[in-house]
Parts: sequence; C-alpha cells; structure tokens
Amino acid sequence: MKPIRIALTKGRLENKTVELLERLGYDCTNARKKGRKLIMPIGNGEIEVVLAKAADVVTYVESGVCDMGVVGKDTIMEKGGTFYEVADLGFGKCRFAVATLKEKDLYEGYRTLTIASKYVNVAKNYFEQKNMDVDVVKIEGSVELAPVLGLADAIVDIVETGTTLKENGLVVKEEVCPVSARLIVNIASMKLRKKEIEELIDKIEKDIKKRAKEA
Ligand SMILES: Nc1ncnc2c1ncn2[C@@H]1O[C@H](COP(=O)(O)OP(=O)(O)OP(=O)(O)O)[C@@H](O)[C@H]1O
Ligand SMILES: O=P(O)(O)OC[C@H]1O[C@H](OP(=O)(O)OP(=O)(O)O)[C@H](O)[C@@H]1O
Repeated sequence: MKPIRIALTKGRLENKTVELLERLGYDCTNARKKGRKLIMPIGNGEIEVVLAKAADVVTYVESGVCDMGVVGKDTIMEKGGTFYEVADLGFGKCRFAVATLKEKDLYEGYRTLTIASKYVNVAKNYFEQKNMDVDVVKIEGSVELAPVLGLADAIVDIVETGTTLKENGLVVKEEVCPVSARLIVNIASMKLRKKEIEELIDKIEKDIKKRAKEA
C-alpha cells in the first residue's frame, strides 16, 4: 500500500507536528534524526513525511503530490488555494495584528497609509474590509523595522509573545485574527483514500479534544 504523504511545515510547526504523530502511536525516529533529509517514512512506513517551507506545503497538497499537510492559517490566508481544511490542530498559536510606534495615531489626517508586511494579501484584505485604501509594501522578514525606519506607517504581522514588538518600541493597534496550525487535505486524495484519511483525521481530532480537556 502506498504511504499517505504528509507535508509538514519546517521550522516552528515541525516539532509540534512530530509530537502529535508520536502521540498517535507513529514511530518518528526518522523525523527526529533526519539530518538534512527532507522526505522520510515514519511509523511502519504507512506515512511518509515531507518537510517543506510553509507556502510550498500548500502547493504540494493542492497539486496532489502530497495527500495532506500541516500549515499555519497565516499561510492559508495569504496564499489561498483549493483543498480541504479539516482541523485546527491547536498549536502554532499566534495572531495577526496591526502594529506601529506607540505614539503614532494611524487615523490622523486623510493620507493613504503605507503598510509593510510579509503577508501582503492579508494586509490588503484587512484594510479593504475597513474600506480603506492603503499602499502595501512587501517585506521579507524583521517587518518591525519598517515603521521604525520610517518606510511604513504600520505593519501587519504575526504576534506571538509580543516581545519583538516591545523590544522595538511598537505596540498592537488592532487585532486582525487568531492564527494556528491547520490540517489540510488534497481534494482527490480525500475521495480516493477516504477511509485511511478519515481514520487519521479521526485520531487527530480525538487527540486535540483530549489535550483541550487536559489544558
Ligand atoms: N512567533 C511566530 N512567528 C511566526 N510564525 C509563527 C509564530 N508562532 C507560530 N507561528 C506559525 O509558524 C509557522 C512557521 O513559521 P516559521 O517562522 O517557522 O517559518 P516561516 O514563517 O516560513 O519563516 P522563515 O522565513 O523563518 O522560514 C508560521 O507560518 C505560523 O503559522
Ligand atoms: O511576538 P513574538 O513572540 O516576538 O513573535 C513575533 C515575531 O516572530 C516572527 O518573526 P520570525 O521570528 O519568524 O522572523 P522574521 O521576522 O524573519 O520572519 C514575526 O514576524 C514577528 O517578528
């Protein structure tokens, strides 16, 4: 039987996903001792794990080369795509927020605001919903620099502990939405491998419920 191929977001979500798979009873030694390997079997080979950058997880699942994926809601909101989003995994929790310098009043005057973000679509959509016309500048990382350096009036970015904002003299001005890791499934895989995938989703949902009760 062909393994179910699951794309995992490398980095922050990786360890939590491996822990989840271990709680479900899969031996993840290969994923723990992976070195530079990017694709590896886990359990008794019934699952194959693919380690990819967040946006690529969506690409691989949407195309069908991976059956399932674990990716942040932030990436899903930014990139969009056609797939099933079947579970909120309850980890990788953070939020999108609008932030800027503490003393700055974003709404003084009628100037078009410049917003810096790694998530340009999320930023555009947020201000569009508020019927505000803004210029969005794409920044690749350390987005907090943009208002400090005077490139932008504010940022739309992920906030987790708030430390990065605080240490750079910025504050949250508006909450956009909560973010957490999601389980996504390819549309065709959901039909063709329904039983296996539904069983796995079921196990994951039970684990999420159990952990929510314990918390
Ligand atoms: N403090 C946080 N900052 C950024 N992402 C977070 C944070 N907490 C949880 N996440 C989640 O973790 C996911 C992966 O983030 P990570 O920083 O590991 O990779 P990335 O966003 O692709 O950045 P990089 O460019 O460093 O690879 C994010 O898409 C988001 O869903
Ligand atoms: O609220 P905090 O706990 O401080 O976390 C938020 C920070 O973490 C993320 O950056 P990341 O570390 O992914 O680096 P990047 O800026 O290079 O994307 C995010 O873009 C914020 O800068």
